[in-house]
Amino acid sequence: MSLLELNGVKVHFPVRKGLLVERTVGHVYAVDGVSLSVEAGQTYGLVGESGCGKTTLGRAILRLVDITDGEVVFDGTDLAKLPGEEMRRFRRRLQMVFQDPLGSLNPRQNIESILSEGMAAHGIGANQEERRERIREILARVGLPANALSRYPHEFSGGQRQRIGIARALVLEPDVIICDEPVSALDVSIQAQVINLLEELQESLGLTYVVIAHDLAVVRHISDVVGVMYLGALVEEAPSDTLYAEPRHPYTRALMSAVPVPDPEVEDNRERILLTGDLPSPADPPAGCRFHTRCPWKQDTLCATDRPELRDLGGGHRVACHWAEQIADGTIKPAANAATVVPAPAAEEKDAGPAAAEGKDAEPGEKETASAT
Ligand SMILES: Nc1ncnc2c1ncn2[C@@H]1O[C@H](COP(=O)(O)OP(=O)(O)OP(=O)(O)O)[C@@H](O)[C@H]1O
Repeated sequence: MSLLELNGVKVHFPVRKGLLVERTVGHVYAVDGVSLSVEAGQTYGLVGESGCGKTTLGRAILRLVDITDGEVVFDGTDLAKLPGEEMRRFRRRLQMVFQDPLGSLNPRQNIESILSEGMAAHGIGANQEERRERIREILARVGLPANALSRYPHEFSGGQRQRIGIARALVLEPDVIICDEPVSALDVSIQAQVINLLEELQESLGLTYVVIAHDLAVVRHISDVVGVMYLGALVEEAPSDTLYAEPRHPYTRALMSAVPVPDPEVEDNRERILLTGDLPSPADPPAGCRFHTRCPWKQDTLCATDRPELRDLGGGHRVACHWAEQIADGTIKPAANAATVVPAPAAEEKDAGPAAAEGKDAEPGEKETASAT
C-alpha cells in the first residue's frame, strides 16, 4: 500500500454574501475530486497554473482546510475523518515547507525558539537541553552553523531562511513533507542548492515529498511522479520522464510548450501551443471536460458534455482526455481558431509570428512536422 493515498478529495469553499445575514450563494470548487497515491520515499510533483488548487490540495492533506468529501489515507488511516485530538498525533508526521520563508517565520523569535516550539508541543525531547542538542544536529544537516540558534530570521539570507523552514519541519521527525513552492521565492543560483539539499535529506532520512510548484523544471528534476492539475482536477499523471517525453493531455502539452529548452536545436523546433481564452473561474467551472473551452483539439462530441475520468495508459501514465490516443497519433488535428499550435521557426521565418500569436491563421498541419514530443 502507498504511504499516502487520496481518493476523490474535494475542497469546496462556500461563497457567502449578505451584510447582516450571510448566506451561501455558491462554491469555489478549489479541489474537485482528486485521487492519487504517493509511495514511501518518493517525490510526487504537483504542477499547474496559479489558482488550479495545488496549495489547497496540499493543505487538505494536512487537514489545514476542511475536506468537503473524499479520503486522505496516510499509513492506513483516513485523516479526513479523524477527530481533532487524534489528528494531532498524525500532524507531527506530516509537515509543510512554505514558499515564503520570511513570512512563515516569526521575526521576534530566535531560531532555537522557532525550532523548539513544535518539538515541545509534540513532546519531542525530555527537556530544553535535549531539544537544543537535536536542533544542533538538524542545523548541521541543513547546512547552517550552530551559532544560528541564537540569531533571528532577518539575519539570514533567503536561501538560509528556507533551510530554517526545512529544519523546522525536520526536527519533528516527519514521514511526509509537503513543499509548497519551496524555491520559487529564491534567486535562481540558490534554487539548485535548496533542491539538492531536499534530495540529500530524502535519501538519508527516507522522506516522502509532495512538491508543489508552477516551475516545470524544478518539478521534473526532483519528482518520481508528476501530476498536472487544471481547475481543481488532475488531468494527467505519469512518471516524471514519461510525462516530459510524451505529454498526452492537451493542457500538459501547452504547459510544456511554454518552457524553453536549453538545447538550441531542440528549441528551434519546439512545438508551441498558445492557449486562447482566460482560465475559467473555479466557482463556475465548465461542464464536461474542464479544459474544453481552451483546448485546441476540442471535439463536438463528449468534450463539452462528459467529464473525462483519469484513464490508465499503462506504465503508470494516466490521462483525463477523451481523445488522448487520437491526438497523439495525429488522427485529430488542432483547430486553428481555438489556439495556435506552431513550430517556432516556421512562424518567425514566414513572418507569420504576430498573426499566429493571435491565433488567426496557423496551419493545423504544421504541428505534426514540428512536434518535439
Ligand atoms: N480560503 C479560501 N476561500 C475561498 N476560496 C479560496 C480559499 N483558498 C483558496 N481559494 C480559491 O481556490 C482556488 C485554488 O487556490 P489555490 O491557492 O489552491 O491554487 P494554487 O494552484 O495553489 O495557486 P497559487 O499557485 O497561486 O497558490 C483559487 O481560485 C483560490 O482563489
